[in-house]
Amino acid sequence: GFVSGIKATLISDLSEAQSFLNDYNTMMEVVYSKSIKAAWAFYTNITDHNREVMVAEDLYSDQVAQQAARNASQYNLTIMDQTMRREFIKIMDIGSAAQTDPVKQTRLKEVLSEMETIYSTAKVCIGDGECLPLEPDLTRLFATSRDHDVLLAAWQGWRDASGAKMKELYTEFVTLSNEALAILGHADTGAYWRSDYDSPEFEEEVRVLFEQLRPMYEQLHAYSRRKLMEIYGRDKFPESGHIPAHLLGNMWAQEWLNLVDDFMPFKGKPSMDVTKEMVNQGYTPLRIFQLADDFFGSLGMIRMPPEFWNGSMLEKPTDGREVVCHASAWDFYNRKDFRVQQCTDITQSDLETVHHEMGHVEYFLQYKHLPLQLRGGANPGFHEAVGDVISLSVQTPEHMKSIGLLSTIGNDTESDINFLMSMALQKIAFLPFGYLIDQWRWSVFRGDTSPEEYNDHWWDLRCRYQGVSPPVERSSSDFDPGAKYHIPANTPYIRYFVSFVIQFQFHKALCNASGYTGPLHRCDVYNNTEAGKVLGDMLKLGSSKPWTFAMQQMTGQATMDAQPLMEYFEPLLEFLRRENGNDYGWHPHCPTFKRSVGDNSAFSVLPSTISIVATI
Ligand SMILES: C[C@H](N[C@H](C(=O)O)[C@@H]1CCCN1C(=O)[C@@H](N)CC(=O)O)C(=O)N1CCC[C@H]1C(=O)O
Ligand SMILES: [Zn+2]
Repeated sequence: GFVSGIKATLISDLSEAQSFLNDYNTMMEVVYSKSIKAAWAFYTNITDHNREVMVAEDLYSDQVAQQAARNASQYNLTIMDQTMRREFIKIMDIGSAAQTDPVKQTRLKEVLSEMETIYSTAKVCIGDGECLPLEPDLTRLFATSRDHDVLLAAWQGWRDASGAKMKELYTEFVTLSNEALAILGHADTGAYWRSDYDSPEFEEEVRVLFEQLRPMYEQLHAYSRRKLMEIYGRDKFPESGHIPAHLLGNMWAQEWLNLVDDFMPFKGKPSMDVTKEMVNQGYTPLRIFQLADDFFGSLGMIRMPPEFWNGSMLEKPTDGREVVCHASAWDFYNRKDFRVQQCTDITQSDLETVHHEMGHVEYFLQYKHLPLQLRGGANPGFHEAVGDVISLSVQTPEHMKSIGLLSTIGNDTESDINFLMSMALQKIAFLPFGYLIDQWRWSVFRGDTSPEEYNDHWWDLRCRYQGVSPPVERSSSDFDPGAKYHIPANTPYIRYFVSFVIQFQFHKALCNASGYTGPLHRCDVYNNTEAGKVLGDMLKLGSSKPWTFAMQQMTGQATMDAQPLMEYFEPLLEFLRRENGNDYGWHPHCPTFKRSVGDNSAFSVLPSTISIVATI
């Protein structure tokens, strides 16, 4: 019949299919590495010329990818083994490169590169005509200032200089991106992104994980709110229980490590913030990268190659050129060039980021032998977790002492709680933020949130899940999502929420493999090659197998599981529950701003009947 007739035209010769794959890999390594080199030139020197070259190279590689996808569709997948079929499916699923209308395809790339430029060159001009970039100036200001009004000016100024300037561009991007993906049959951009997790129930799976972890976050939020009230005065906080977004030591309130000294539960113990010690010891960006490289070497894993040290940009250039300072890791897909771009500052926060970025490069190195289409994380959350797992060992007091960044390690319970607090301010604080970004974006891509609602829906999610509210009234001309790198950069975000859960599963697996039997939060796998083998063997799989296979191989179970994260922080949760008693939670809706003249508190008082204990 007609259908079997079509089947007959499919190529059912496996050796032909294999030679197609060989030719594809040889060709696409050349095409992709050329396109990525053009992107690198733009990211490390933002000029109109470099942007035009990058767009042109990207258009070309899209066309080659389209042709390869058409050729791949001639082959009969039903006779292939799972891995070969996986490769063909990935070759055909080219994402937004599917757009064949050159005007629309060019416009999509121009809109994206324009938003990246706005974000990466945005500055906040304060009083005396001085204009501050995000890195290092505004980042340092948020880390060190406890001046409410200075923080408020920087918070509002950054949003005016970045997000507010790209609302129309983002609206146009959403339409162009959804159109391109519809060509491949994807319902919308969010559906395409979620397909990386091989599960139709993925949204539900992450919602369940978030609900499991929410009580722990509520306890940390309550403790933090009380500590901040001591610093800024209760009148700066709305009756609704929210924490104003500019007071958490970070431009997006996404992690609160900079407040560790203010939040330390037991004073009189050594500070957990090693930034000062790093500066005192004359740390340089290069030395921080060498420290991370040494850890991978100690596990028997692959050290950074010469091309990494020669090609990377490890600190902000001083020759006046504009660069993308948001740190990133680069695979040039030629099995030779692997780089990091980072405007590294000498802080503990950047010590973490260096490990995070080098974790990506370690993954690149471990799977570089695989065919091009299988050089990816088992799922995107895996890629985000690698460096963070190493960092969980590096940050232990024992390891910090062994590298000379901590003088004494208290083994008493109080010091242990202090250490757990410093980890919670990075890992627990992040969870609702990691969860809500793509709740917002998925709803935008599927059309549930219109451009008029962009900003209101963003703050609804921030108030509901993060218990963080805007310190000043927002208007519909604001576009606060655009003030966070991953929105203009169009990088999915749920991968970080997944990573913050699974990295504790990985940490537990490595600690078990190393024979460690103590409490999970004090485990340091440095120098342990058994742990290195377990991690390396998982990384070598790349995306050649379903992520559940990689998870099973490494941890003995095939699912994401919040239990290791809960186990790690169990001692702190007890402390927080004792400290907080009934004083925790916030109203799910944002506080409203009173318009009446002369009232001293900018927030209205919600009807007392509404309990502020968080409602699920
Ligand atoms: C600092 C880090 N920069 C990202 C990352 O490293 O993931 C960069 C920018 C976007 C993607 N990216 C890459 O480097 C990819 N090429 C990696 C890959 O190959 O998949 C980042 O954004 N982080 C770290 C913790 C939370 C989050 C944040 O800071 O909000
Ligand atoms: Zn990452």
